[in-house]
Formats: sequence, structure tokens, C-alpha cells
Amino acid sequence: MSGLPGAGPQAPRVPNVPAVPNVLSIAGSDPSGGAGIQADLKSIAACGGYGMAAITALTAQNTRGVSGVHVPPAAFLTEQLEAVAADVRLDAVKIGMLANVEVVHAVGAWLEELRAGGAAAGTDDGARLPAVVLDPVLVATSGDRLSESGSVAALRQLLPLADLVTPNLAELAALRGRPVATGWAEALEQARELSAGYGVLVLAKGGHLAGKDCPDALVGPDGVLLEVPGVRVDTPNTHGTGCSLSSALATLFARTGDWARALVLAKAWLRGALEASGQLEVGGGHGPVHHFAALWSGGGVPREEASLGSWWDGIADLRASIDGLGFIRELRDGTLARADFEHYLAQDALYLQTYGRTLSQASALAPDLAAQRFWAESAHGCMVSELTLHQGRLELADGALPAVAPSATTTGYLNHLQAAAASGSYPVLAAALLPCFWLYQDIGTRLAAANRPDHPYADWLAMYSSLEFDEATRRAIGWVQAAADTARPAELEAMRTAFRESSRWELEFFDQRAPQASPRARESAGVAADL
Ligand SMILES: Nc1ncnc2c1ncn2[C@@H]1O[C@H](COP(=O)(O)OP(=O)(O)O)[C@@H](O)[C@H]1O
Ligand SMILES: Cc1ncc(COP(=O)(O)OP(=O)(O)O)c(N)n1
Repeated sequence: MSGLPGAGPQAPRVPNVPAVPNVLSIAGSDPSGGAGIQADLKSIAACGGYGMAAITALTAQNTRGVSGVHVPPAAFLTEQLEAVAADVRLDAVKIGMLANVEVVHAVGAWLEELRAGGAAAGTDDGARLPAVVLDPVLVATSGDRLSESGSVAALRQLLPLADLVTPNLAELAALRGRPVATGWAEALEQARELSAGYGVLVLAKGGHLAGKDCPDALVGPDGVLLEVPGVRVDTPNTHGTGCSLSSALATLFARTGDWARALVLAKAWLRGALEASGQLEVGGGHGPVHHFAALWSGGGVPREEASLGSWWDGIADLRASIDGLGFIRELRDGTLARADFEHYLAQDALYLQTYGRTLSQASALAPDLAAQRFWAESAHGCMVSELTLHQGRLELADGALPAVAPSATTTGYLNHLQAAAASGSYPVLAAALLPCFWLYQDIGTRLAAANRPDHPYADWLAMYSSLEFDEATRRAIGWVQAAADTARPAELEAMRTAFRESSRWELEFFDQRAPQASPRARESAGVAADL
């Protein structure tokens, strides 16, 4: 009873998302604190990770420019990397300034070793390998070189070892051996070529474009996967934006397993950090961004009431009641009367028509293109994949709906969703829509164990335990979590209420029977099913 969007830009690599990911920055030091490992550690912390740093170079720089670079022996970098990896589980690695070919090779050899170790441990799907974000730092904003010109070729060899590479326009052009793109379309094409050439996801960044727009886009070998628009913040304080963004992406990917979500969250966070940069008084040139602006203003600390895990725990009573319903037990066992199942399907088909509408309304209200796309894809999945399953089961013509009146429960649930849509609040509507994903995915997954080829409801069980539905649910949870993370207290409370109310309606929905075929008394309410 919810949307089945297509696959996201990139499948998740981290099956068990850690609560606090360990994120290693391999980068140079900026003693003025705005770029390099100093920026990385602040970004990682601001985005909810535990930051570590292996130092590739010491720079003497401030907000006006770089006056010196000292590169310790590459072998000592290897020693740092091996020491950390021997002890700490790495969830993500961000790579920044690599000053010369020897340093690039040292990092490449270490990454290869990490991969070989993963393969030896039987993780050929990369599940236990950290996500790797490579920011190919070549030249600072001040115009000073941070990597010898001969390193570009070596950096290219590093690309296939990364999951995501985040060049600015000049770095993208250098990696492609082309002139710097003068417009966004040209930059996207260079990013596509880079992705196709090296089998790596590319983040094209619009920070150095002329004009008021500052878009970023995730680009794969076939073109743009996700573009996140942005309006340029009018500030001179852009020192270290690339370092900050790449570490934020590494951390947020480790937390979500989803590059699209990581980008949307990272870009929103960086925008806040740029907007608040004027609160800091650091140097007379291009100052740093304010990494902890959201945290210091009270909005950035993860709040218990904003955690969707706590929402899920908060409906444990409703979930137990659903598990205890005769309908669910009989559905699992395959003993559910056909009339009851068809009654449920008919009501669900009526439900889906309006649920699809409200998914579209969520898309209309969504704050950015990525969220907009997700809800629109979900509306499509709901109105096509799910309704088609129901129509087939009910032997209805394509496009036809069952000729029955909506039950009081169906009407009540839909009124609740439509009220959430009418509130005009995207977060509240998204929260109201979520139980229809999450509860079905949860029930579907647990009931899947009972599925067998001759199960009378095998197709239903298969749909709601499918990998696609799993993925759709994970993404829906991600979008609602993103909305909750930035919601004001009153709106957050309204979100939680809407989520619980929808969950209560889900319980009632499963508690419906065909009126004439099986009286309610027949249901063994209160009997907890061993799902
Ligand atoms: N003035 C600005 N306003 C808003 N976003 C910006 C601004 N400058 C840079 N960004 C963003 O900062 C990130 C880093 O981009 P960019 O400046 O292109 O890279 P780099 O710092 O590596 O040179 C991107 O997400 C970009 O869109
Ligand atoms: C030590 C160190 N590493 C990287 C940079 C470059 O920082 P970046 O975020 O790419 O952007 P600018 O600071 O150049 O705007 C650096 N300066 N120092």
C-alpha cells in the first residue's frame, strides 16, 4: 500500500548503517582552520560522525593564501593509515590534498590493500569496505598550487578506487584534460565523461560558475542522476567549501547509505554554514564557513524526538496489535478466506487511488528537486505497480476501480491523509504517508518466510517483501528523517502525531473483513501471532 519508485542514483553500500560512523580524512593541514583536515574534522562532527585524520602535508596558509607546503615522507602516511585501519572500523574515507605522485601512490596502495583485505574476508560486494570520497584538490581558491602538476595523471589512476569524486570546475577540466567549462551544461558533460572513463560517480560542483546559481549534480556514466539546485550565498567566506562538502558527504553517506540523500543534506548544511560565516571573525581574506552554525543555534544536535527510530518504538503497541490480528495470521498461513482478501484488496485499491494523489501532493510541496522526484516516483509506483497487482487479482480492466463503496475505515484514513496534505506542511504530509511504506515493508518482510509457490497470496507477499519495496521504504524513511531533522518543535510534534495516526489507521485497515462472509467475532483479536 505504498509507492514503488525505481532504483535511486546509487544502491546503498552500507547494509548496517552505523549510528555514529567512523570517518577518516586523509588530507593536508590548514593551520588557519578553514580547509584541509581541520575543516574535515569539523564537518564530520557537525554531520554526526566520529572524525579521524591522517595528515598528508603541512601547509603554511591563512585566509589570504598559502605561503608554504611541507610534505612528510609518503611512507609515514602509510604508517598512519595502517595504524588507524588496524584498530578502527572505517565507515567512510575522505581524501583531500595529495601533494605529489608519491603521496598519491601511497594512498592508492593502501586503498588497494583495504580492498584485497575485504575480498579475502569474502566481502566481494564491498559491504564492509568504507565508502571513499575523493576531493581531487589541485589549486586553492587563492590560486596557490596544492598538488604538483605531475600528480594529475596519478590522481586519475586513483579514481576507480573511489566511490565518489568531487572536483571543482578547474579540477574537473584538469582530470579530463580539457579547458575549464564556462557553463553548467559543459561541466555536466565533462563530469559524465569522467564517470564513464573511470567508473566512478562524479559530483559536478557549481561553486565557481558565474552568476547567482550554485547547483551541484551527481553524475554517472549516462548523465545526471540527481541535480540539487542552489542559490549563491553572497559572502567572501568560501575558504574550504570543497573540503567541508566532501567530508560531509562521506559522513552522511555512511549514515544513510544513499548518495542522493547525503547530497541534499550536505548541501543544506553547507548553505547554513555559508550563511552564518559572517558570525565568525577569522582573517582578512576568504574566511571559513561556520561549520557548527546549526548546532550552536540549537537546530543541529540530533534530537531524540526527531529520531524516526523513536517514532517506530512509539508505535510498538500498534505494531503488536497488527501482528495479533486474525487477518494477518491467516494471510501468513494462507488460510485467509478469498472473500476477505478480495474485500481488503478492493478497499485498498480505492485507498491507493487517493494515496497516489497525496504522494503527488507531497511531491508538489517538497523543498527540493530530489525529494520532489522521490515522492513523484512513489506516486507513479503506487498508481501503476500496486494498483495493477490489485486490478489483476480483482480481475478488473486496466484503469478500472472496484465498484464498491469505501468503508468507514478507508474513508477515515483518506480524510486523515487529505487533511495532512491540506495543512500545506510538507514534513507533516511526509510523516503521514510513511507508515504505509514502513508497516507494509515490516510485515511483508516477516511474512515472506511463509511464502511458497502454492501460497494463495504469494504475489502479495512477494511485492511487500521485495528488494524494490525495501529500497523504497528506506528512501521514504530517509526523506522523512531529513524533514524531521530540520523541523521546528511544533511542526515536529505535528509530524509525530500524523505518523502515529496513520499507523493507527493501518491497524484498522487490516482489521477489515468482507461484511457478509465473516463476522468480526470470528477474528481472534488479541492473539499475538508469532510472525
Ligand atoms: N557562495 C556560495 N554559495 C552557496 N554555495 C556555494 C558557494 N560557493 C561554493 N558553494 C558550494 O560549495 C561547494 C564547493 O564547491 P566549489 O566552490 O565549486 O568547490 P571547491 O571549494 O572545491 O573549489 C559546492 O556545493 C558549491 O555549490
Ligand atoms: C590543506 C588544504 N587542503 C585543501 C585546500 C583547498 O580547500 P577547498 O575546500 O578545495 O577550497 P578552497 O579553500 O581552495 O576554497 C586548502 N586550501 N588547504
